[in-house]
Amino acid sequence: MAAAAAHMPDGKIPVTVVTGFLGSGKTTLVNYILQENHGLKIAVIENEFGEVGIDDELVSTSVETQEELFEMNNGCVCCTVRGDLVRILTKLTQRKKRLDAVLIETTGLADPGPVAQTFFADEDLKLKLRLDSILTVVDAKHVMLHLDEKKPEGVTNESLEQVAFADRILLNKVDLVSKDELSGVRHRLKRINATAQVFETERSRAPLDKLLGLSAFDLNRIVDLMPTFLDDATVGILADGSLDQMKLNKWLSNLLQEKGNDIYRSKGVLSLSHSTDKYVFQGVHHQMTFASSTELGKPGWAENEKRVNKMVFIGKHLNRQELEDSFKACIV
Ligand SMILES: Nc1nc2c(ncn2[C@@H]2O[C@H](COP(=O)(O)OP(=O)(O)OP(=O)(O)O)[C@@H](O)[C@H]2O)c(=O)[nH]1
Repeated sequence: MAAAAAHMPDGKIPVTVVTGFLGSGKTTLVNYILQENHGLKIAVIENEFGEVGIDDELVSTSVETQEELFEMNNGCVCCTVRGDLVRILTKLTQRKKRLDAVLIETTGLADPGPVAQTFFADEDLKLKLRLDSILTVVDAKHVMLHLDEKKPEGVTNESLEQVAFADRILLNKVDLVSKDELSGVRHRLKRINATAQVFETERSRAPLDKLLGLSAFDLNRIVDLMPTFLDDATVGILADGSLDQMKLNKWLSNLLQEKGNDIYRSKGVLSLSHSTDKYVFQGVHHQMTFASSTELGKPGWAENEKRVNKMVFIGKHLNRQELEDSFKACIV
């Protein structure tokens, strides 16, 4: 097969987000892509439990992450993934050997929005990676069942979102349905998403040059679907020195009290002026916890180690400058 995803003129590495309901054929697709003889260096980020049989000969990198599920007040489970995703993608872009493409396989229940947002929210990643397309795998036999499922108020129907967000749809497992059933599913998909190109497949086998490196992602369409898409952001702060514990506590509790609805997730590794411990801060909306390196059984600050504080906020309507200035005001 000819190389499907050559580098784009902008020099950015194309990223394909593979989504689809549990059991629809995502892993089958990823394995098929990795085993095809296309000569491309593709990194796969697995975002779920379970194994992918990856052939090391063909694949230069495989990064397996396990999604940490956090039960949050609003049921949002994506925020931690975003933090981890940023970390893994940053690592991938720092590799000496250049990658031709990145595939992210999301969990069957994940709404693809937050994963896609990562490529617009993080300033560094934005320069190196380009969201190429959202590829949704649909199980022709069972998709109607999932699309029809009534959810409690306020709970999204992930199948519906996955179809709505897709740039490409693999209508998979066509071997399990009749012609009539297939045409019914096609109509239904078209009603939800009129623009996505649909490929009928068995075992997720669609032509690769129709799947990778296409610049199919259409930001305007997604912003229409989800007006807050570009509001979300990640703010990372690095500050030398040590913090005054009283000031820090006051700052954090005020911040999370006032902005906790907008700050989905916060994390930090901090240096406090009265201690040689490193302090790990974890926040989820309004809730926060601190743990010292002693409590975690980890080393504290070494005698000649430079004291540096790191904070990360993931959320929406975040004012980077304001967060940075008020954080730095807590340094002694
Ligand atoms: N009959 C049939 N079975 C298929 C087809 N594609 C995949 N399968 C099977 O469906 C099952 C689920 O496929 P996976 O690729 O693991 O699905 P997945 O979306 O990764 O599933 P999760 O990891 O649970 O989200 C496996 O047993 C596959 O062999 C197809 O086109 N036809």
